[in-house]
Amino acid sequence: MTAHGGEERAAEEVRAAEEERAAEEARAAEEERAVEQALALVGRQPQASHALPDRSGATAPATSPTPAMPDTHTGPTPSSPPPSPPAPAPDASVPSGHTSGHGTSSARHSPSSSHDHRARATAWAGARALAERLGRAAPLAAHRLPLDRALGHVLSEAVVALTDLPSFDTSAMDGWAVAGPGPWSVREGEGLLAGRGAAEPLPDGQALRIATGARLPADATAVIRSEHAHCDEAKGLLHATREVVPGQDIRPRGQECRSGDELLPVGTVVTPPVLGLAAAAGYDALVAVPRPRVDVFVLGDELLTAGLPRDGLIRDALGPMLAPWLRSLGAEVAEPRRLDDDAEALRHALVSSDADLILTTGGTASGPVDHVHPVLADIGAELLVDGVAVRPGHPMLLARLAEGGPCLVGLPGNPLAAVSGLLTLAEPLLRAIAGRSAPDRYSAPVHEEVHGHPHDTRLIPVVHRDESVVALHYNGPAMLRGIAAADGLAVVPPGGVRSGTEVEILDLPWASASPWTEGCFT
Ligand SMILES: Nc1nc2c(c(=O)[nH]1)N[C@H]1C(S)=C(S)[C@@H](COP(=O)(O)OP(=O)(O)OC[C@H]3O[C@@H](n4cnc5c(N)ncnc54)[C@H](O)[C@@H]3O)O[C@H]1N2
Ligand code: MOO
Repeated sequence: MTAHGGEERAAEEVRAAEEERAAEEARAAEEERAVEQALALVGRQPQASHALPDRSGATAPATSPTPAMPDTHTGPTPSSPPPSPPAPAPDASVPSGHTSGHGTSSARHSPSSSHDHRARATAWAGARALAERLGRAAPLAAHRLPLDRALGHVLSEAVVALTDLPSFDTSAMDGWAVAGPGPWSVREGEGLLAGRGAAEPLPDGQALRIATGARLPADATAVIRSEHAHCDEAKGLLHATREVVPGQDIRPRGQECRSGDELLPVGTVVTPPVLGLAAAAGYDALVAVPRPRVDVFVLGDELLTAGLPRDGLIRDALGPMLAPWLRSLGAEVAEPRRLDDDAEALRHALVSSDADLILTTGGTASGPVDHVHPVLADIGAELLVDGVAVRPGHPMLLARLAEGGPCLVGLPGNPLAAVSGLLTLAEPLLRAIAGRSAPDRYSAPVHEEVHGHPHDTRLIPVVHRDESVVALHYNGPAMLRGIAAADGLAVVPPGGVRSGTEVEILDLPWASASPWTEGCFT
């Protein structure tokens, strides 16, 4: 390359970086506005100390060389189903929750343009930030819980060692405690066992049998493993069969921690090893935020719970999926309840729930039996998010049922759209009310160009391959085939991304290395 060509490329890179920064700032400002607007609705000041999460790891809205195709099956191989034409702009036939949390069902049917809908929809990252802030503003109360009831809860008081660990100088091996250089004369007696009181000090030149975990006698200088010593019974002398290093196989008092050391910070999820450590450090109970209780109401007359689809009826794919998914997010979930498409049944279910968070599925759009909006209006709920600029899943919503009452996340009925709503609104909200910290954000380059929606963020199931991620086929809103094979969801900014562009990845709980993952499915 010529020097001139190199300069041009450098200038282009600087320009691209500046554009990226400007786009990022604009998005951050947009998110901040969305959050302020919604928090004002619930009568809370945005908390300056809670910085908005960084912008989506998705970088500048790269211009895709091909037309953006929302809700298509974007995939790298020719077996990918053909892309569908660009989706029509979303219609809006629900009231603006941002201007009236108490809309009537009639208001919801007023005609409005797709432009209105887009204007009302909250930006994807803003919606997540809002859900998280809402949760942080109303965290669940902490309780003192006995260890056997604390699993999966989140520490609201740090675990501080109540003792040195180990609390005494301990033998790490079965063998001999010795003092000074050998050979050693063997002290008579049964030796030292774990759990016994203090022994007499060990004078120089003496050895005493000792078990793993036993308290070391004062003045002992080393432990010799049984297999590394030879005892001459006749002479009552112990010989080491290899070099003895002072301090060997002794766990000195305070090796792991000193009394008063912080072992686990606030926000730690109580896992099985946390319980073990807390017990070792002297705790009988932990002060923790309980697991949020979630009710799931699955709406739809067309849903079957067993057997093959028939006569226009389909299997409920969301009940079986959402309960374990929510558990993997740390929630305590009641068996999902199926409700017919009946406004009164929904109203009754909502007002009689005592959960911390309610999830509904289906009924978010504007069909004749889509009752979520009118019922929310009817019970005076505050609509905080009414549509999110994300595909799939844009009709998702977030509401607060009553002053100080539980929140509701309305997931769209299309199964992948429901996943999108779960990760966009329910996950940050649950995490925040439970006092959990946000997972580290990370991004990865896309293996191939990914089409985007012209205005909205897209969430696309991906698998990691080498250093990049590959978008999976069968990622349409009604499909679960892609997500079932995925290990993450790529956050594709409006306009799509070129091959090699870094995009934020949302991990799926079972694909991450979280130590809590295993236990949370049970
Ligand atoms: N006029 C408009 N119609 C629709 C719009 C729109 O903007 N204007 N948005 C579409 C989008 S996007 C989605 S997503 C859905 C959201 O619909 P609802 O939340 O009202 O859900 P339903 O109508 O009840 O169901 C949609 C679809 O999903 C199937 N479904 C529902 N529940 C389940 C379940 N538990 N398991 C499996 N499948 C389920 C249901 O049979 C429908 O096929 O609205 C579009 N319409
Ligand atoms: O975008 Mo919907 O949310 O088609 O599934």
